Amino acid sequence: MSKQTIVVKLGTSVLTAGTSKLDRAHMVELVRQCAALHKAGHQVIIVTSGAVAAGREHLAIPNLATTVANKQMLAAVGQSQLLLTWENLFNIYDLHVGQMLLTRADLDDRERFLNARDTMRALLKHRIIPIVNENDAVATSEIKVGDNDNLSALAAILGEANLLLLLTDQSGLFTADPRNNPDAKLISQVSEITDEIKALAGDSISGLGTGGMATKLQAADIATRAGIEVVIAAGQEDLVIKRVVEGEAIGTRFLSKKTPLEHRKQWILAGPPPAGQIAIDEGAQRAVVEKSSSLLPKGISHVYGEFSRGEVILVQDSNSRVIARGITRYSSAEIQAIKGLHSDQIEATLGYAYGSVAIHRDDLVTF
Ligand SMILES: Nc1ncnc2c1ncn2[C@@H]1O[C@H](COP(=O)(O)OP(=O)(O)O)[C@@H](O)[C@H]1O
Ligand SMILES: N[C@@H](CCC(=O)OP(=O)(O)O)C(=O)O
Repeated sequence: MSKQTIVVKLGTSVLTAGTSKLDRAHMVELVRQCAALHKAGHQVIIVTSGAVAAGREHLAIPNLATTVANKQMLAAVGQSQLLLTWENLFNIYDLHVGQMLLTRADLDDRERFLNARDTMRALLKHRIIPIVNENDAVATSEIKVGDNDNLSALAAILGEANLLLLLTDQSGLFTADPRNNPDAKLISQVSEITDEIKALAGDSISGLGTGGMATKLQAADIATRAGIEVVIAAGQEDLVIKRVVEGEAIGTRFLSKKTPLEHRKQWILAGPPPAGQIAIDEGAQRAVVEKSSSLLPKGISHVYGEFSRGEVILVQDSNSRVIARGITRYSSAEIQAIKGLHSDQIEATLGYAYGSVAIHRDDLVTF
């Protein structure tokens, strides 16, 4: 088997086995499998949840109020406990770990994204296991990725991974949430993440995890577009990491796109939060989606929110469905003034022009 880079995302549900404590016995077993893959020449990146759970366990403060500050305090205490646990376990196999605590803000401009990618590359080059989590102790909701599923897709892009393995408390994606639908069936393979597939995914109802299946599908969508295969499987399954890497049909496998987006477009898709939104007409939609053309001001019908030139915005069709994401060459106020106009009228209208297109095709990712 060729050497692969594998991101293993471990949800709180796996790391605590549904209890209020870290399940260290199980973590030992997961590390054993990762160490074996590493020894065989593969690269392993761990995306670990469980900081808040570990903080709660360590401090054991009865009746702690659920304020944001207290949750951040639990994350601050728990993250060091969590890292210490991973470090001790990987040390058994003479492996070093390196902590990368990220927030959306660390990835939202291309420079910072590339900087984080350099760190990831350096860790992998030196055969150190990156241990990634969100920087929960300081991240406010505005700058958060918000869930570790999406964070793991970003980590997979940063690490230029081949495989993203999302380990959770269910055997994969079911036709409905198996917690309240005993007849739900496991879907073993997904070749296209359609709206119908997305509609199957519910939120987390255990109270342990964040986002449930919905965020796992968002992560799968981002990663597969970047050419990374994704598997959702049960963390409790015997030898699950090894078996997935060996290609066994276990859990739900999401096939990666044959032609992955180029690196910069992967970042546009996954990195920055959108600053605003525009709506386009049907002619523009055809040009952008079917002919991969740039978006001209002529096809823009509405502008929503305030954004600056150079920010990432969402593009919706006339039915309010988001169909693309791209970097705008004009601010919201400028687009308001030039929407519906021919490109040769831009300069006369604004008194200046930054070119004939609102979003260049090189800066545009369609869905
Ligand atoms: N269609 C579905 N198939 C499987 N699980 C689902 C589905 N819809 C919702 N879920 C829920 O998603 C949960 C897993 O997500 P979550 O609780 O966030 O775990 P984790 O901590 O592993 O991220 C499952 O326990 C399940 O209740
Ligand atoms: N960053 C948080 C986990 C957030 C999260 O997405 O949790 P999960 O859904 O269990 O993967 C923590 O370490 O507690």
